[in-house]
Amino acid sequence: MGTFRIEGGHRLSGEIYPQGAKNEALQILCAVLLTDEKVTIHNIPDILDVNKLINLLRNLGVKVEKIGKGTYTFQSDELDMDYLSSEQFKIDGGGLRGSIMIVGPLLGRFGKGFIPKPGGDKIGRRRLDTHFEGFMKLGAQFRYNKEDRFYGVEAPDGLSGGFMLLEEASVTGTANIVMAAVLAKGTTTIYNAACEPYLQQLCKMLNSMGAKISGVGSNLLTIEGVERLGGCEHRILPDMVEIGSWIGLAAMTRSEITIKDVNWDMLGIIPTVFRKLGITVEKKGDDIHIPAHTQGYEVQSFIDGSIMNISDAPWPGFTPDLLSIILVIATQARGSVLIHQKMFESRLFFVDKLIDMGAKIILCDPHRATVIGHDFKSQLKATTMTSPDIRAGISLLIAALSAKGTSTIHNIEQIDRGYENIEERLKSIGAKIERLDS
Ligand SMILES: CC(=O)N[C@H]1[C@@H](OP(=O)(O)OP(=O)(O)OC[C@H]2O[C@@H](n3ccc(=O)[nH]c3=O)[C@H](O)[C@@H]2O)O[C@H](CO)[C@@H](O)[C@@H]1O
Ligand SMILES: C=C(OP(=O)(O)O)C(=O)O
Repeated sequence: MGTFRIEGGHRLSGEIYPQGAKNEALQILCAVLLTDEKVTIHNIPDILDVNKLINLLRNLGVKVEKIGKGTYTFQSDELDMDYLSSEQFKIDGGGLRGSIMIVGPLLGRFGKGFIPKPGGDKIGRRRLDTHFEGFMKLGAQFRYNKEDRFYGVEAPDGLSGGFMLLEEASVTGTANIVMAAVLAKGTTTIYNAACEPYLQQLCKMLNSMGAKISGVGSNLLTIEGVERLGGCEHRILPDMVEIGSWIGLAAMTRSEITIKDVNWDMLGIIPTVFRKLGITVEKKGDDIHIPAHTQGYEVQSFIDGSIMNISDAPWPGFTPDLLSIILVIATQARGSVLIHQKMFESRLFFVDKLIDMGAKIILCDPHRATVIGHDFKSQLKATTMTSPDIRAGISLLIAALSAKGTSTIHNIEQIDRGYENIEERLKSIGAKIERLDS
């Protein structure tokens, strides 16, 4: 178990470049399975989850070549389908959430796809019904081995398009179904599709490979199946969750930070939500500039004067992956705010660590927490903590950087899942952070 030691209370300053988006990369990497031609991908983040998926693809027989920082080529022309019934596959596939998205492309191209119960954050129930119901609507047969917790879909005669209304706008579920449907016979219509920038990017990539997807960016996708897909070149967007994390870091440490090349047009409602906490988010070209909040920041209230409530929702709503960060920066705001995590039931439990540090938070139930901000009149106090999940981990790291004294965070592999070379990048803007050998 890795550990960070953090000396808090220092102002940071400078520029930080966001890495490529983790959750886009996981979709895009799975899409390389859809063609036997070479696919080149740029801006792949060097993070644990992505490296695990690249390793899985390699074990499946994909030819992987790193040709520069963040740039790889992939060629899936000689896959080893026996790997899918190996013990190694159970380990590789169970190691991250994103591995679930190999099923759609394998089903679409080879008529069968398998996956052990995928890993990822333990943040509540994470069911896969949407994925498999979608595959079944395309004509696949589904089986689930309860003992091994192993999922399988098969369509020996190929897939056929049709209409489907998803029960929920699942991000990885939509990506999986789209990747199966691009090679199905006829037209597939997916209503209540997720439409995150990750999905938009995936559809853009698939169209550049020869797929025929329309409605990209909306919740109604129409996919005309094609016989085969070819190679392409694709660049991954900057990570919007990382960008939000740096906005939170700047506010909480009252530092002046510029986040470079953020691709502002794809950030959706994210800047607006930070502004609701009173944080100044300035657009400078394609950069975000956060000035030093020397006078603190004040939570806005609704028009009718009622208490601010920040909650998550499927895109274009506010991503649940940034709510933990919103919660931590609210602990130093002027005013109170209700944080409502609607999607996941175990993502707010990390507040006990913040309470230990002196934050005023009432955990109302697993989904809701009321935060009464300190307005910097009282600094959080350093402590020792363990990172329960990726976004709680980064939130605790932000809290530690703002706190008085030296904190210790264990289980930082959770942070390494999604943040590239984080201590070096934080040191370059003045943070006092050290990785201790495990
Ligand atoms: C690898 C990856 O890309 N992971 C992301 C992906 O996970 P993932 O694709 O696994 O998440 P889903 O979109 O399937 O669902 C997330 C949760 O929200 C619930 N739900 C979802 C849609 C809906 O309309 N109503 C609803 O209640 C689901 O029941 C589930 O508990 O999307 C999540 C939601 O943005 C993010 O937190 C994860 O970081
Ligand atoms: C929950 C997340 O990741 P995963 O779905 O991979 O567990 C996340 O990125 O915040």
